[in-house]
Amino acid sequence: VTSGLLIHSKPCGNYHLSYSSGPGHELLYINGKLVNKDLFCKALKLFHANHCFNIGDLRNKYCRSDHSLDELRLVAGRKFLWEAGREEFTGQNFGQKSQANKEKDTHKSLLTTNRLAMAVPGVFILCCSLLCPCFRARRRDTSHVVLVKEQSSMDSVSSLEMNSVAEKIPASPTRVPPSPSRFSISPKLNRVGSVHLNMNQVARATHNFSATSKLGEGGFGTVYKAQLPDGQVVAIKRAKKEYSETLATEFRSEVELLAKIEHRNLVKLLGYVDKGSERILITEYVPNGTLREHLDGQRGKILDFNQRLEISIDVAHALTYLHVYAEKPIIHRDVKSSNILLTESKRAKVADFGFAKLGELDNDQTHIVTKVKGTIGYLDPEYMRTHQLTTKSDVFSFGILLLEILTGRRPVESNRPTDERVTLRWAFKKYNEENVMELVDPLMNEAVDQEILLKMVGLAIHCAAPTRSDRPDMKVAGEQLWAIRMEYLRSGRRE
Ligand SMILES: Nc1ncnc2c1ncn2[C@@H]1O[C@H](COP(=O)(O)OP(=O)(O)OP(=O)(O)O)[C@@H](O)[C@H]1O
Repeated sequence: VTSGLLIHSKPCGNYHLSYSSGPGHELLYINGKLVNKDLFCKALKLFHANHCFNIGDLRNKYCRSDHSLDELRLVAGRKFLWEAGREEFTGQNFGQKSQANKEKDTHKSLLTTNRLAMAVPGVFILCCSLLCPCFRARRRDTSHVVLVKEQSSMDSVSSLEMNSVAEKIPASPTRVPPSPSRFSISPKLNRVGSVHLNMNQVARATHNFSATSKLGEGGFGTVYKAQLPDGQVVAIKRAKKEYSETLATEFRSEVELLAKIEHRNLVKLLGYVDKGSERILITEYVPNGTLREHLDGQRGKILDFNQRLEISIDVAHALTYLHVYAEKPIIHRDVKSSNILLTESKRAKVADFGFAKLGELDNDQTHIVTKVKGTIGYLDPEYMRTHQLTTKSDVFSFGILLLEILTGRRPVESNRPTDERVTLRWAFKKYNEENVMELVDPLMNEAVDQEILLKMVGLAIHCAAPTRSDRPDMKVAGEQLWAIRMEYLRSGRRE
């Protein structure tokens, strides 16, 4: 709130609606441009058609009647809305289309006569945004108070592209999967994010998928490091050649999910190529290797306890976001140390949504029945037994990951004595004996208070409870970790 102005922002794909209200006035923006109520209402309908977020209240406020929307949907379906929107405001107000388009009649519907009157609060807003970086820092959060948007990123994708993404991303995870042809609309490139490359450009950027560009290999395929012509460094993930329906499904699943996700602890999808037998994902490059490599001592200085707590909290935040704050609940399904990438400052980003599945849990539905997927050692036993997947399966894997972070050991270590082979079982025994000091990674040459260790191991065991109803929510686990870290910092036991 600034001088009575309350500014809200709602992102949907690369479009942004903002509105501010204060005593005696209301300002409506689409991608930073002032618009009238009609256009704003149309944009709301498009957002609604795209299942961007719950805009019921906004529609009630800014659209004359919801009947019009329902009628439109009944008569012509979602496509009509897209087309109406494209014609009416996208090419005009977003300033992305040809001059001819810009001169269409709808252009007149901008509040040109009101511009001057609105310019004053507009300048005020801009000034506030420049003076208060804290407001800008929160811009990406959905439904948060915000003053500006980054015009360039908003403008980089045309309405047509957004339309095609919307067509490709089915609205509900419970619907029948679309036929493969619907996912191959663009022969060269599907423009999900901000990086748009065709196959030749991808080949050039990876030096023809050379071994020197290779970062690693996983179940999905090979990952390469690449530098784009503009200097941006990205990771390029190329699906295994033998393209199968299973791989295709996994690819689409990953694209569908990643495209919608924006969180600092989740690896960002920047673009993808889906051509012939090639399936390629272009993601943010995370420069400091995997958590597993760090725990193995392959990445220089060993992680200290504080860094381990920070990483655990980062992962908890990422999973909480997927479970609670993403457009629909998302279950990662493959939480493990080799899927946690670290930044230069050793903060964590959760990667690899290849196994992930959208989980739409409505009031009557408490779980999704699915084939068991994941990695042995991290797999929720109740999910394995019943094939019922819930967010608590990720909580189980997170519990195992916490033990891994604390002990440095893998979930299963077959070369150890029998009673130490399964890390969870070994930790449980030590915890019951109040012998938790013995659990601490010997590489982490640091004395940590027993009470703090007891709490951390206790939380890990709680998360990895055999029955899902006994496990905490990811959000609660994150809050507990946060409290443990506070206690650790207060205890002054850092060396
Ligand atoms: N965005 C990225 N930035 C930097 N390195 C990455 C990135 N994504 C993957 N890597 C590297 O590539 C390797 C392979 O990643 P990938 O996700 O394909 O497989 P994985 O997670 O090891 O295995 P799995 O398929 O079982 O999940 C990783 O271990 C990591 O070293």
